[in-house]
Amino acid sequence: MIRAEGLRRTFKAGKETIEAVRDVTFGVATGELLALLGPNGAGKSTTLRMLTTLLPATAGSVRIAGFDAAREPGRVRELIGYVGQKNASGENHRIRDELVTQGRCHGLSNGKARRRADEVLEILGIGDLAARTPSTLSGGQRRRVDIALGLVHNPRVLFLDEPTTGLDPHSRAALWDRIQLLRRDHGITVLMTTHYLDEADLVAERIVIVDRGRVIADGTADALKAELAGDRMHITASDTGAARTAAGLADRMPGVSEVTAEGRTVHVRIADADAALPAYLRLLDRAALTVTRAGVRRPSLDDVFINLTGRRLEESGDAYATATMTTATTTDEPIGAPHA
Ligand SMILES: Nc1ncnc2c1ncn2[C@@H]1O[C@H](COP(=O)(O)OP(=O)(O)OP(=O)(O)O)[C@@H](O)[C@H]1O
Repeated sequence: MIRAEGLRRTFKAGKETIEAVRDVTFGVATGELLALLGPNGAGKSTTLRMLTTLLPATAGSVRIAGFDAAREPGRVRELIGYVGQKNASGENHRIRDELVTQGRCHGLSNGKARRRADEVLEILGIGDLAARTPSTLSGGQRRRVDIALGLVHNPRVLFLDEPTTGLDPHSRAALWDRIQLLRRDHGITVLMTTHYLDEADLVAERIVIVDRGRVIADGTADALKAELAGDRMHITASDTGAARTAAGLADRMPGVSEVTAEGRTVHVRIADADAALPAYLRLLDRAALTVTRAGVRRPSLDDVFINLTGRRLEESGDAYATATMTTATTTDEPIGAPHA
């Protein structure tokens, strides 16, 4: 449904040339939910803006349902909905009026625009907010209104730029329930950017990790974690000497890719740690080593990112969470808004 091929985008800032997106290639299948994950400044929003025809690419191509975004932007815009980082609705317009106006801008008759407004209010579970103005809504309610605005023209693909940034966990979960319903009942394809690792892990069928303008990983959360991070087991020995001996024994176990000893604790990266830990403990017991603690840790997407880049993704994400709530962007309207 979505195909980005060798996408590049540079910006001029004074004498400096900023390579925001250097080489981005990926596809999204019909009905799939893909998360574009990456730290602050990785090029996620710039990629999204190129995919949604809001920004021309310096090089490369975008196809949506077979239509080329550069040659047929009008056709692409008919097929997609875009929800930017900032709230899209006017502060003092009633929600339903705003949706009807949006429908009229898409060429719907008055009656059809009203019916469609009621439909999207129902889809997003915000029918009771129809007569309210955005200025009276909570953050989570406003995000649902934004998504409703992006759905008025019945798009087949929905692009969501940081849809849950700034929302509390309850509002995030409620919003995701709605998006999943939308996918189940309407078969819509969703591409979202996020810096919430847990969210990408939980809701996305596939994750594309971008860093410094390049795709550095592409796969399901499980596959990325298994291939690029691996399980970990750890034991705490009675003293540092015993820990060193335990580390030496771990090194010889099959499936081990990394062993580190820190004081009395030994960390072992190993395939299928659940099965490996009992075998390791038997080995330590035979060597008459006393173990005071033992455990297994599943890798996180952060482990994947650290393995790929040597940096933590979550730290930059936290800093970014504050930034996005206070920074205005220029492309916040759903595609198809009168001035989009
Ligand atoms: N209009 C612009 N002019 C100059 N530089 C830009 C412009 N837009 C983006 N950039 C730069 O391009 C790089 C990628 O920015 P982009 O907004 O795509 O990153 P991002 O991954 O979406 O980051 P964030 O998570 O902070 O939104 C950054 O270095 C940014 O400063």
